[in-house]
Amino acid sequence: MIGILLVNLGTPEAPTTPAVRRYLREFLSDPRVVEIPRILWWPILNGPILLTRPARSARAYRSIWLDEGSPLLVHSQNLAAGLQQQYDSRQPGTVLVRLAMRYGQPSVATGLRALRDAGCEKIVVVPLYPQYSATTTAAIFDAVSAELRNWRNLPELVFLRDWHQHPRYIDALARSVRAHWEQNGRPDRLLLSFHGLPARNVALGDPYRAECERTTELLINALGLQPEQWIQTFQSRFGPARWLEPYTSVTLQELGKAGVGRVDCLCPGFVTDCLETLEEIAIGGKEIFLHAGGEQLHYISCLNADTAWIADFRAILDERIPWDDKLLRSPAATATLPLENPPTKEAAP
Ligand SMILES: C=CC1=C(C)c2cc3[nH]c(cc4nc(cc5[nH]c(cc1n2)c(C)c5CCC(=O)O)C(CCC(=O)O)=C4C)c(C)c3C=C
Ligand SMILES: [Fe+2]
Ligand SMILES: [Fe+2]
Repeated sequence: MIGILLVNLGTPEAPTTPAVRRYLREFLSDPRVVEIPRILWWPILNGPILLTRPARSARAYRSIWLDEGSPLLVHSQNLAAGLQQQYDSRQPGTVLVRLAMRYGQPSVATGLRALRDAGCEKIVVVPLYPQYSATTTAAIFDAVSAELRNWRNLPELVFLRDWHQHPRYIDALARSVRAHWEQNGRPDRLLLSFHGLPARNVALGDPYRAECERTTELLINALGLQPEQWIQTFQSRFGPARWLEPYTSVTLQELGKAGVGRVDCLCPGFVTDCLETLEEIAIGGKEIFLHAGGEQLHYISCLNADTAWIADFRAILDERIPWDDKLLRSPAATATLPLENPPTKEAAP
């Protein structure tokens, strides 16, 4: 059996100050995320940041929290369940899908052990980030290797590094934009907002910005947009350092001031909606744009657990999964696979 471990960032267990503090402490203690030397960073993190930010972020989480929990977790769970369902209907008993979070629960270690205990000899780890960054993708790799250090019998392992230019991903994004435009008409500008990074990370070799730009280029071509019809920006700046520019918030302000009436926002660096898309863009970004003089901001949702997108996602994974004859030994699978040469009378028992 093949195990697929989908891994997303992680999210607080509740929209409360203590739960957000626990989450931020784990997340922001990872040297992959904040590269400042520990001796300098520790007092800043445990002083001003963890004293003030949790209450503010908890308020933001409360504005988007769903009955079932944090949007990031709920959408990721639905995506995992939808993917499992598609594999089950095609090849029952051959693929087991589990969800894990890099920070918080369910942990990467728990997910890997669940796949091993269910008998998976191959494990495909799939970070839910279309574009690679050391701060996100590599941080998941670290968690996988930390867990596997404790295993004697390693599985065959595939690590899906990125899928930022996969035609099925680009097509899924383009379809979601077109569907929005069919319902609501077209905007004056399409704004593509990606999560930001410190500019220094990119200067030191993180390929994230180049991968975002490639996603943008392919999507813009698929939609057939002219240069004056779109703009790419980076959001979620954290701390005083320079991050990738242009900043989403500054751009929305400028567009509003310049008399642009309607902006549609899409976040092609996020697979599932979360605090950064729902609160920062759909609520906060809209406020900024309208205050600056804009008329309408439409937020176009992430792909989340859309059925057609899950079929695309499965096709992306299928290309990377080392399918082989071992798979076919699963009795449930052989029962449903079409036979290339139907048994002749002689061969039949
Ligand atoms: C401090 C540095 C940060 C870096 C570097 C960073 C990179 C990065 N993050 C995502 C995706 C997500 N980030 C989310 C929340 C979030 N991000 C940071 C900081 C950095 N991110 C913080 C402090 C937070 C927490 C919320 C807050 O207090 O503002 C989320 C949403 C989580 C949720 O629960 O909904 C996602 C998703 C990417 C893709 C990325 C680099 C490419
Ligand atoms: Fe982030
Ligand atoms: Fe944010």
